[in-house]
Amino acid sequence: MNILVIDSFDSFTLNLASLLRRTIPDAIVHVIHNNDFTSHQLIPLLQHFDAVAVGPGPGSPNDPGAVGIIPDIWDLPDPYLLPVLGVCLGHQSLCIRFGGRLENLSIVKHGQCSALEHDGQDIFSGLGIAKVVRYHSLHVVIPSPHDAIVPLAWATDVDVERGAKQRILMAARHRTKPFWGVQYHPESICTIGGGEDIIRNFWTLAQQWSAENGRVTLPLPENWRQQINYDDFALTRLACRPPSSPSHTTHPKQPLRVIAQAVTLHSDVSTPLLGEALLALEHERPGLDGHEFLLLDSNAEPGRFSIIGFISPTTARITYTVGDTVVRIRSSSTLIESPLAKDEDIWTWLAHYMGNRSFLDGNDASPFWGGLIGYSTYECGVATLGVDLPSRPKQSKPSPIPSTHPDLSFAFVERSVVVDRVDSLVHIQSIGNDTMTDHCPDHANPPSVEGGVETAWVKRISSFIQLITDPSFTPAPTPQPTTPVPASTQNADSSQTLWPPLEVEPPNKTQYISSVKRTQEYLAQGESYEICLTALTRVTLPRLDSTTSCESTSWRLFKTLRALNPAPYGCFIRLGGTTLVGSSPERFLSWTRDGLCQLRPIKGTIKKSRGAGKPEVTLAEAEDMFLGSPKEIAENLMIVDLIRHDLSRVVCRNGSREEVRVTQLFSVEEYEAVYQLVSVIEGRVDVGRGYTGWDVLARSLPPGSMTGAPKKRSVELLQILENSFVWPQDTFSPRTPCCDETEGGHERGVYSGVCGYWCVGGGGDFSVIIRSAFKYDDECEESGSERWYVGAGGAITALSDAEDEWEEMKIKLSSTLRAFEHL
Ligand SMILES: C=C(O[C@@H]1C=C(C(=O)O)C=C[C@H]1O)C(=O)O
Ligand SMILES: NC(=O)CC[C@H](N)C(=O)O
Repeated sequence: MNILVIDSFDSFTLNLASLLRRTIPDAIVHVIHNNDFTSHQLIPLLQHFDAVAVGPGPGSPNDPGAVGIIPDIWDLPDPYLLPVLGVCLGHQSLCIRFGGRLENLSIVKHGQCSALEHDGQDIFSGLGIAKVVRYHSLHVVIPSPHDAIVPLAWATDVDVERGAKQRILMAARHRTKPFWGVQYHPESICTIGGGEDIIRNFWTLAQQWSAENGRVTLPLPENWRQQINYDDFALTRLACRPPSSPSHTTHPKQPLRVIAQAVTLHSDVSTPLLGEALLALEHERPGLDGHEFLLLDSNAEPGRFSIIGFISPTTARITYTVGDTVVRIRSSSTLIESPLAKDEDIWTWLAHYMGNRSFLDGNDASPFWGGLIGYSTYECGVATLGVDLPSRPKQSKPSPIPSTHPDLSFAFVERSVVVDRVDSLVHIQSIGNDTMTDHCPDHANPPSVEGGVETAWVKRISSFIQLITDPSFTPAPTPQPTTPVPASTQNADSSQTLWPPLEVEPPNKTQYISSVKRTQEYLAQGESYEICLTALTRVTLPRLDSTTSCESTSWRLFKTLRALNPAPYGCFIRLGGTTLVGSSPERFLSWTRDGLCQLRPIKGTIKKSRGAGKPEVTLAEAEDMFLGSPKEIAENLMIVDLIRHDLSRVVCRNGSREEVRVTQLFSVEEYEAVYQLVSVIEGRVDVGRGYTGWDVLARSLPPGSMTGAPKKRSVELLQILENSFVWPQDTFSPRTPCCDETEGGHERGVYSGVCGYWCVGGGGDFSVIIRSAFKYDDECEESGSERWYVGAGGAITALSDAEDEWEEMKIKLSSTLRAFEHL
C-alpha cells in the first residue's frame, strides 16, 4: 500500500506518517511538502497511491502560502479521486472548500486534551471514550443543514471567565466524496482513543470506497520523486560510517588504534581540579586566552561521564561559518580550506571526516575514545531549516577571511581523559599516532620500549592520576594569584572589593513583556503553537592580566558556576577565540555506538523560591504543581511531539519498521534554583546501514525546546520577535543588529546552540547550550574588558502570563549571573 502524506511545514507530520505506517497493514508512507510540486505534476501521480493524508500546519487554510497545492486535492477530477484524510489544517482546508466558515477559537487550544463527543459512526465506529490532543487557534463552523459536509464529532469548550460554552467541530466527512477530516491530532502521544482506531476505520472505509468505485491503484514508479522537486524527507544518509569494516584511518599502512588505560579513582576529585592538575603537568593553565581546552563536565544526575579533551598544536581545529563554501581546518601553523562539494553541507562534510576516522577497538566502558568535541551555534541550526539569516550580509561570494565568530567549532581530540563518576573510574586514552619518533616530541618523557609516544603519554597520565587521587597524597600548595581577582561589588563585602563592579545589561522589561504579548498574537492567529522567546544579557567585567594571574576569569567563572549550579551537562570549551562556560540541565541528543538515540527535552519550569522568609517548594509539591498545570504539561507535550517527529525522520525512514518511543513522559527534575519538567524520547537508527545519531543531529537542529513548534515557522517569527532586544546605544550583539525590525538582525550565537562530542567509536552526546555564558576574544581586545553574553528565556504559549514569563526568564538568567557575582 502506498500512502502519500502531504506536509505543510509542521513539526508533527512524521508522527502522522508513523501512525499510518503502524496502523495500515503493509503501508509504505511517502511524505512530501505541499509546495514540492504543482497540481499539474501531482494529479497524475495520485493514481499510484492508495490514499492521501493531508497534514497539520501553521497559518490559515485560506492562505495559499500556508497550504500550497492542498486546496486542489478537493477539486480532483472524478477519474483521479481517491480517499483523503485531512488533519487539522488539512481538515480546515477540506471544510472551507465545501462551504464551512473559518473562525478564530475564543480559547486557543495548543497541546491540550478534550473529550471527544461522537456517535460511534463512520471513522468513529466502535470507538468509546476518547480524549484527544488539540493544536489549533482556528476552527470551522458548518452551517446546518449542509449538503456537502457531514459533522462527525465535537468538543465542548468552556470559557470560564465568560461562563460560556461552545461546541467546536472535531471531525467531518464529505457527503459523497471519499474525504474525511479531523480537527484534533490523532498522532499526538497524549491522544487516547481516536488515534489508531480512526485510522483503521478510515482505511476500511477507504478500501470500501475504492472497491465500490472500481478504483485500481497503479504501481508506483521507482523514480516518481524525480518528477517533483527535491524532497528532504527522503533522507539521504549522511554519516558514511563503514558499518562493519575493520578499524581504518587515513594511514592504512600504519593502522591506528585506541591506546587506553583505566584507573580507579580512589578519592572524590572534581573534574576541574583534575583538569588543572593535568594541564599543569603539560605546563599549561586552563582557560587562559590563547590556551585552548575542552571539558564536558557531568556534575549532577543523570549525567555520568566527564570528558577532558587535550589540545596540542597539532590538533585539528575545524570551523565553519554559515554561508561559507569552505570548511577551515587549523593545525600547527597551517590553515587548510576544504571546499564543500556541490550539495554537501557542513554536517555531511563532518560525517565524511569522521567516516575516515572510525575506530572499533576502544574500551566499551568509556563513551568517548577520541573524536570531535565542540559546539555549533543556534544560527547553524537555523540554516539547516532553509531559513535565511537576515543578520548576515548578503554577499555573492563567501568571505575570504575566516570569521572570528564561527558558527561551528570542533577540535578532533586525540588525547582524552574520561571520568566515570558512577564506577569511579578514569579512562586515559589516545588515538594519536603511536610512533617512536613523534611530530611533537615529548622530550621530558621518552617513549617506553613497549610503545611509542602515545603509549608513554597514557602511562604517564595514568600514573599521575593514580598518584594525585591517592587519599594519602598531599598536594603541593597551589600558588596564589599575584594580582587580585575581580570581584563584584554587587554581592561581595565592599571591604574586599578591589575591582570595579560588573556591568550587567539585561533585556528591557517593557520590550520583553511586549514581545511576549506579540508572540501570543501570533499564536492566536494560528501561526505557531508555542514559541521559545529568549534574550541575551551582556555582562562586562574588567579584564584580568593573564600573564600575572594564576587563573583566568573564564576558568574561575566555570568553577564558580559549577559550584553554584551543579548540572549534568556542564562545559568549559575554549576553542579559537571563543570561550563557552556552561551548566546546562538539558541533553539534546545522545546516541550509543549501536545506534540508540535519546533526546531529553526540558519544557516547564517552576522556581523553587517562594520569596524571602518562605519555605522553598518541595519536589513533591513541584510534581503536583506541574501535573495540575495544563500550561506546563502543554508546553512539554508540544515539544515531545515535535521531537518524536524530528527523530522519526531518521529512525522511521521509508520502509523501516522501527518506531520512536517516549520512555519517560513529564518527569520532574530538581536543579539549584528551579524544578524542570523533562521527557525522554528514544529510537534506534540503523547502524547496519551506516546511520548514526549524527544523522539525527544534523536534521533536528536547532533544538525544538529552544524554538517552539512548528519549528520552521517559530524560528522565522523569533527573528522578528527577538530583534527588539538590543542594548541601549548598542553597537554590538553577537552580530551587529540591524535597526530595521522587520528585517531582523538579532542573533543568539552560541546560546541555544548545542555542544558535545562525537566519538570515533560511533557514539555521541550533545547538550543544549543554556544556563551558560560565552565571550569572543576579539571583542575583549577591542573594548579592553571582558564581554560575556548570557541568554535566557522560556516557552510562550497561549496560556502564558507576560509578567510570569519575565520572572521565569530572570530566574534562569540569574542561575548563570550569580556566578559572575561570586567570582
Ligand atoms: C530558554 C531556556 O530554557 C529552555 C526553556 C524551558 C522552559 O520554557 O521551561 C526549559 C528549558 C529549556 O529548554 C533558558 O534556560 O534560557
Ligand atoms: N495544527 C494545525 O494544523 C493548526 C491549523 C491552524 N494553523 C490553526 O491554528 O488552527
